[in-house]
Amino acid sequence: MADRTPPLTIEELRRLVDSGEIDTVVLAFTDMQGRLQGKRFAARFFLDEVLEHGTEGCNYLLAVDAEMNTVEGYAMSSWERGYGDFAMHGDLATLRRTPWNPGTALLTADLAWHDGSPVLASPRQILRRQLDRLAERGWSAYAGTELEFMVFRDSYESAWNSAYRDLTPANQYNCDYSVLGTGRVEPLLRRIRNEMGAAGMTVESAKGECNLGQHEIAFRYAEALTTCDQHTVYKTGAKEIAAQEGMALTFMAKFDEREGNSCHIHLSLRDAAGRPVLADKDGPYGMSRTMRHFLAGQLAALREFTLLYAPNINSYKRFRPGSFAPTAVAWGPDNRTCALRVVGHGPSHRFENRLPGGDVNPYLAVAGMVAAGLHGVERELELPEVCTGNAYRGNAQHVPATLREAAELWENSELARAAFGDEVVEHYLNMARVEQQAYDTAVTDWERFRSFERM
Ligand SMILES: NC(=O)CC[C@H](N)C(=O)O
Repeated sequence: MADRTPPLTIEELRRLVDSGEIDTVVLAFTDMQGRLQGKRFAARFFLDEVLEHGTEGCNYLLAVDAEMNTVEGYAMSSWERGYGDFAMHGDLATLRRTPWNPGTALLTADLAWHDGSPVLASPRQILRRQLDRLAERGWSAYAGTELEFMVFRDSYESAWNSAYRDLTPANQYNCDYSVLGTGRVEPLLRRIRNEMGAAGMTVESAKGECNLGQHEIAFRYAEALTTCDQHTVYKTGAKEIAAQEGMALTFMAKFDEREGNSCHIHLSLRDAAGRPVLADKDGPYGMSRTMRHFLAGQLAALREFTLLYAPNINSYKRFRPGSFAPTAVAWGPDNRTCALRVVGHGPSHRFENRLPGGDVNPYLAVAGMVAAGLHGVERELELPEVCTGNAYRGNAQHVPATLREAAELWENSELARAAFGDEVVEHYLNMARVEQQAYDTAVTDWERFRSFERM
């Protein structure tokens, strides 16, 4: 794999622990919902015991719903199986300081069963498997994830207590590219940028977005696994920093009826010599033959893999005409109305998947994009017609409109079963069913306002 130099080496950690500068080490993995789950260790104990042997966690962490309820339907984790443990083993290439938690370092973990075999349903493992398939061709994937978020001048607790009503957005107007708009939130944004930099990420910029108090911080692309690791640390850290500043920020895909929070994912490939695989200056729109097949694979698999890009009920509310979120299964050069946008010049030539929202699990989404691309390459799929106009109008296929539709497409996808295996397909199908059931049984404000007096 490409550059796996950790932001913090184990020797540096030992030194910082000896000098008392670091006293705590977090060991955490990413769960199905994309959240960091793990433990905080006394740094000395971590170095003496956990570094070599790992630690255990209840295997229900890959089988609970968003609220941590135990639910039915998971083969690998249940009351019947006794809800035992799996092991977390830190990947030393991910060791970093997290300055928003003073005296703390963080290590991202892979999951293994007691016999040492990998936990197949673990998102990081799912991505690893697809990256291994690329490596068989001598290719590695580079990815960038572009998370948008909305900031409020309320604490998380007061926002929760007021049922998320009457919150004060950090900007009370559309602040897209507004230097004043970002300036008004700069004490928070600057802390996030600088502290993510100190945690080993390469920050590029911050800009305002269209919704009230909506912003985006851009990070430099990196090898795909590294990008996903950084993404999860960044999301956690940004929320922690906001909380420390007495504010709240959300990555939820659609907070209100205005623009949602996207997480566009950019992907490119390099060969073993580090040369770009997708670019060809003489090809159509600068695309190599491989890129044409890879992109055709994205389109062919897009509807079946939408569950990986849009995992929640709320994710689907973004897909509205004229919202800058896609509705059409279409591709186009620098076309923001399409689900797939071809961007970049020369060696930076790549494509952007515009489906994912801020609630996406990046490991699953990038795994889906790699699997879809390989499908296109293996079958030498040809690209459908380019879309250079308004993809919100026209007769392209629609992206799934609901979680229910996406789950059905996923369940019946031979492609998903071939690429990820039945165990993974069933596991994430169950996750979708659990979420759908929870939603189907909930009675919402919207219904009360429509029905209470008038029906
Ligand atoms: N920068 C943009 O293109 C806006 C994206 C839009 N916020 C979305 O949810 O997709």
